[in-house]
Amino acid sequence: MRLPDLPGSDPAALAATGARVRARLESDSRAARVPAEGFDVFAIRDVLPPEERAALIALIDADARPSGVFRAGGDGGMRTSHTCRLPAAHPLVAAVDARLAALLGLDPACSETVQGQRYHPGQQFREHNDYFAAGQPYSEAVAAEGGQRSWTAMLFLNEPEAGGFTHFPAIPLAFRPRAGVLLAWDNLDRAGHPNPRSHHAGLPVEAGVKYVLTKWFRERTWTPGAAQHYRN
Ligand SMILES: O=C(O)CCC(=O)C(=O)O
Ligand SMILES: [Fe+2]
Repeated sequence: MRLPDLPGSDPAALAATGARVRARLESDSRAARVPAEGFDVFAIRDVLPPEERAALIALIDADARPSGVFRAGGDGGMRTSHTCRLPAAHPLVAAVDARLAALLGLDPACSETVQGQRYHPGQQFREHNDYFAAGQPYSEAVAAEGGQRSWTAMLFLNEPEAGGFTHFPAIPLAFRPRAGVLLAWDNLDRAGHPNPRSHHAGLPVEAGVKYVLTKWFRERTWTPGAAQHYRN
């Protein structure tokens, strides 16, 4: 069964974007394609040096607040981590933002501001999709401010002592957090439609603290506005 496209989305263009990013990562010697049927996911090592990761962790700790999700009502314990919208103008944040976009070969104007997340023991992000579903209260609003989410770039800033794996149950695949490793995946299938095989969770941290950076790329230029209303 095919999932419906977000209003105004252009699956053919999204499929072409997916192919372009794949080709780019396949030619990057630091990137490894992770075998997964019907799903494109890469692990890229040594994306940020330890001192930059430490500085980003300090920025996350300075401005962490309970994480939100796009939903009409309360989030029902969906995402119990803390989120920090990193200051986009900070020189390190701006440099990392640009580096992640360059790594995937995507236009930085299409990317949402990078987010930091912090998970303490017991905290998690339950199974969810990063693409936007059609027919939701927020669908029209997110469509108007940049369209569908294509690729996710998620960087492990540190390693908790136990737990906190990023889990793709449909594949199945589970990635142990490894400091400096970036996971990049396409939330859409090769025809540019939402891919249920991309659903994933940040499993509960069992010991220690987990820090990640997440960056979502949109179909068109991202112009944040009305949809923020749906974020809780
Ligand atoms: O923390 C993780 O492992 C997953 C994070 C995630 O799925 C997201 O930020 O969209
Ligand atoms: Fe996610």
